Amino acid sequence: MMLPADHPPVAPPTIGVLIINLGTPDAPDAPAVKRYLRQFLSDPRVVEIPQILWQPLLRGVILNTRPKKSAHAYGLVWSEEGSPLAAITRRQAAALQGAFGENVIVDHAMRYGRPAIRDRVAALKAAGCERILIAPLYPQYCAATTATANDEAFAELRAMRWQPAVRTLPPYHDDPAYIAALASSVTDGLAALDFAPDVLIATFHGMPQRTLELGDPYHCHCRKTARLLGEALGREVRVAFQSRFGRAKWLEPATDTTLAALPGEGARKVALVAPGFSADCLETLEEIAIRGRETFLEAGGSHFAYLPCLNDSPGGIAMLQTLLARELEGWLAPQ
Ligand SMILES: C=CC1=C(C)c2cc3[nH]c(cc4nc(cc5[nH]c(cc1n2)c(C)c5CCC(=O)O)C(CCC(=O)O)=C4C)c(C)c3C=C
Ligand SMILES: [Fe+2]
Ligand SMILES: [Fe+2]
Repeated sequence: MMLPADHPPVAPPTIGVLIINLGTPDAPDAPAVKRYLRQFLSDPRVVEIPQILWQPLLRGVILNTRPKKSAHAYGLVWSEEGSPLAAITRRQAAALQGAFGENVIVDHAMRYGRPAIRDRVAALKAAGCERILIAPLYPQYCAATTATANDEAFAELRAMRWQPAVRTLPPYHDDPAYIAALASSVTDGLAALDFAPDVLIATFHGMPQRTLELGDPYHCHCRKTARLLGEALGREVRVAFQSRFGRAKWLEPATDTTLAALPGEGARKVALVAPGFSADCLETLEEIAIRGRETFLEAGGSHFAYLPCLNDSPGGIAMLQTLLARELEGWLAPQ
């Protein structure tokens, strides 16, 4: 049926974009880190050991030892704005607000800690969003990161009688916009150094080797990102995996053992980039930029540089805008 000519214009639907990252403690102290780790490490998508076996070890040992050590590490990178991961994710959402038109609300959430995914999905619905794009900001898909973020959003939708329509951001490990943003950021970062690195390492968060054997594409996604980045830069990019947790075998080579071995192989100048992290965090700022540097210099290295993540840099935000706008296609078109 045609609308009569004098019918008032139909308002475009309100749309929500929820960018999501992993999450972080509320404070750099042992009680806050304990709360955060209890939630994080109780996620069966993260630790794939039957809960009946895992929970006694988690509650009896890990949560009584790790929080103090991790709180100290958080203290080394904490800023006036709080945890770097929280501050950068907040700034990313603020920078994207308004980028897709007045009817699109951009919000952010964390899988563990706050702001909670379930609360923000409910808030977007309460704000009138009829459509929501769930956007876990992990370039490489991993069930322990991407899938669990989506699960949590869907858990909130499950409780709704009248659900909004939903889309999820696919992995973007090989997206030309992401590779170009990375290459440009690395090129600028290298040009600003006062030395030319012998080796450039792309360090990715690790995961258990078993996860790869069970079919998770994360390892392949990481390797493809590094290959495409190397092609874009016209130089070799070595891959390594960091942040090993627990006693099981994790993806190799490990970043720390690679850094310790390089000087002995004649590579005394190194630069690292962490393409799997959309925001700098404990794992990049403390584990790599502080401890990684110490490991490398103690092993005989002479020059070390850690190149920051894309964060809320103009190039990083433009890349996110491109990816998100693509997923909003059709939703943004005039109704
Ligand atoms: C970017 C991808 C990530 C994957 C894959 C991942 C897997 C994974 N992580 C752990 C255990 C820990 N990770 C921790 C911190 C942490 N992990 C990621 C990202 C990925 N993790 C980020 C962005 C952060 C930083 C959070 C911050 O607050 O800055 C920690 C907590 C810190 C600590 O105590 O060391 C743990 C523990 C496992 C077991 C896992 C695999 C499946
Ligand atoms: Fe992690
Ligand atoms: Fe770590």
